[in-house]
Amino acid sequence: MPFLELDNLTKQYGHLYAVENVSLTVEQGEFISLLGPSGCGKTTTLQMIAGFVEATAGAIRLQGRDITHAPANSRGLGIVFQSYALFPHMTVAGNVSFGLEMQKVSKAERARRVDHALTLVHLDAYADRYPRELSGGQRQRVALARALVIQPPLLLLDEPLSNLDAKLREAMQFELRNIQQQVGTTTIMVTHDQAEAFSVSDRVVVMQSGKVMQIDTPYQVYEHPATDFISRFVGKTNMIPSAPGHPQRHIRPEKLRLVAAGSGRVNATVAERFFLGSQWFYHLTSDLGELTVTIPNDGSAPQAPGTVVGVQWDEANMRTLAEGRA
Ligand SMILES: Nc1ncnc2c1ncn2[C@@H]1O[C@H](COP(=O)(O)OP(=O)(O)OP(=O)(O)O)[C@@H](O)[C@H]1O
Repeated sequence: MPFLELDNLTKQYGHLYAVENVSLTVEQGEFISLLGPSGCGKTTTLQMIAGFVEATAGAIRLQGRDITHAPANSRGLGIVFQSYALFPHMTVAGNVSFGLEMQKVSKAERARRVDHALTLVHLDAYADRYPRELSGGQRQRVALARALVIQPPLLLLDEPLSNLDAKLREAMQFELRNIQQQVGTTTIMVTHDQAEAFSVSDRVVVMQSGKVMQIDTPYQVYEHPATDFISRFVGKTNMIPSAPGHPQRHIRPEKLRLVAAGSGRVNATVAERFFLGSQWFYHLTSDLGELTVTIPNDGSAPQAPGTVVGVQWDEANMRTLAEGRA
């Protein structure tokens, strides 16, 4: 029996299918991300699991129990939403303790569990502060501690890091993954950020227009995207023309190498280059069309615009969109 099962879950608003026949099985302890562009139905799917939005059709089963129409507060889930604000008049400890008070947990047990949850998110020294005295990242960690302290069977995260600046966001991604691995709580996160989904998840559910397009490990989604749309949505790609009647071929920018003109598979001219710190990013023009190439900044001199170079790749890294599908 799967831990969580979405069975043809559907949400209709009038004629619009916000979510259409989404089916997914999640094992206990898994970290799953729902990834897709704005409006693809990620949040609506999560809200149906949380019980804040009523499904039009389909079923949600948690540990074998049908919770499709159960009231949100009876589901006992841990929830961290972007807009799920902390109580401003309560201390950090008070915020984390609140859910336990609602559950009538004894005072001693509450103190122990709050302490444990705050240690988990590295905020044990901040128990007596108020939310206004914390940074954005610290506040998000309080929200996470507040969700985890009730030991929910399922943790739901909706863009939990989107209010944080890029550096903090990256640090929190790793922290989120570490905390989830420590506590082992089955987690579903909504994000439109590919790097975020990849860095924390066991599996990624890619959605488009209310439908599931692919469910796979981050590696498989990146290396073997099921559709043209996914290949472009998760990172950049180069579409390589193929003979008429043959499937579309594509290759990732980091799988291309620049070599001396005449010694690659095709010659190309450097149109533009950008310095990204850890790598160089090139736009080239070639007989195959425009090519995008990323080269690690290993200290060697970059190619200047206007230079004619050769472009090389391993055929094993060339993908067709039908490839990798069972
Ligand atoms: N209450 C509502 N009434 C009518 N349409 C809605 C409602 N909520 C969502 N929708 C529509 O359903 C579709 C899916 O919305 P949803 O919020 O699930 O997308 P999302 O993938 O989470 O997008 P975002 O990343 O922008 O939050 C959108 O077209 C949206 O406009």
